[in-house]
Amino acid sequence: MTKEQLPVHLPVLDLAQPVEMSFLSSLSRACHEWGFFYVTNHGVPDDIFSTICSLSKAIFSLPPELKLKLGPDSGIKSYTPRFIASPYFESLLVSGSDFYSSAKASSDELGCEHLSDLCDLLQEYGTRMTVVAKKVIEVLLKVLGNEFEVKFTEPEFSHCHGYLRLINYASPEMVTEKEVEGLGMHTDMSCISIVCQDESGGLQMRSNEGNWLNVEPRKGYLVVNIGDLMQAWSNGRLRSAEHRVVLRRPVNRHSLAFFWCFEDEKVILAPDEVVGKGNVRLYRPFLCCKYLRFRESNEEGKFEKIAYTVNDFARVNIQH
Ligand SMILES: O=C(O)CCC(=O)C(=O)O
Ligand SMILES: [Fe+2]
Repeated sequence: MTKEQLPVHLPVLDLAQPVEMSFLSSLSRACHEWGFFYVTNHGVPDDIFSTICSLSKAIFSLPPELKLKLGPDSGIKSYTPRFIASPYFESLLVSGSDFYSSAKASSDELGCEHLSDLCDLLQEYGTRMTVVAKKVIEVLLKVLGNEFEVKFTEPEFSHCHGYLRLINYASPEMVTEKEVEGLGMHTDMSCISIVCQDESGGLQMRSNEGNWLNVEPRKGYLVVNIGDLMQAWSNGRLRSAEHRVVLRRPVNRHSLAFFWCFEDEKVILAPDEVVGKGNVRLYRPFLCCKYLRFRESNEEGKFEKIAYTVNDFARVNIQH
């Protein structure tokens, strides 16, 4: 497997414009090949991400033993400390749709009652992301053709829910190699994920040939990647991309990821029309929460090397 860095031009979905047919075909190619694209005119104010990151320092800079009150072994379970995903990665989970209350429960537990501005902003960010995610899902259904956005948005996607993960990557102290892995290769368990990374960059997607390509941060743009649930629901027509985060410079990196997921009790099964006449159904039907549990049980303690995806869980006739 080679690891060269190549520039790649991902399409940009402009949410303020009607979607043109010519754009749909380039989006379709990107979703099939990469599972990544950008979105712009998304309605999320430019400075909200940086303000959330700077306010969240009040939490991430607390002593480790205090942060452990939030998990992973406490009742709240919103905090992932370092040395689970990687030596650099720590994160705080904020559940929707009441993002405010979820964030407030964590900050109160830590004795940071003064962080109500952060909680307000997370509520605003989560609410706006929810709107973006719904629009993006409609566009993805359009990509699949046959007016599926009219047919399937409501019956299949109306009970989706979102959650946020605020991530703080510690600065690699002594970078002797060119780069270090801040978050190892994985696929997301979501339908789609929408990521905002700071200007230090480092998010990378993996090509089918095993090359790592940078997904550069671009001002005013959010990054969308397709997750495992959408890959299964679309019978593999939309690719859940393998991705990772590398830390290149001795800086503290921040990102904010929004995950849009099916409800726990949903049975995920690609509709016959999505599979298409004459095509093989690639995934057996499965209960969403069972897949999430499968991933969690396999990831425990070894998040840095995530070997399991929905292909291991539900793909029929796996070809090696
Ligand atoms: O930090 C990032 O840019 C991406 C994080 C990510 O891939 C994840 O949390 O699943
Ligand atoms: Fe991810």
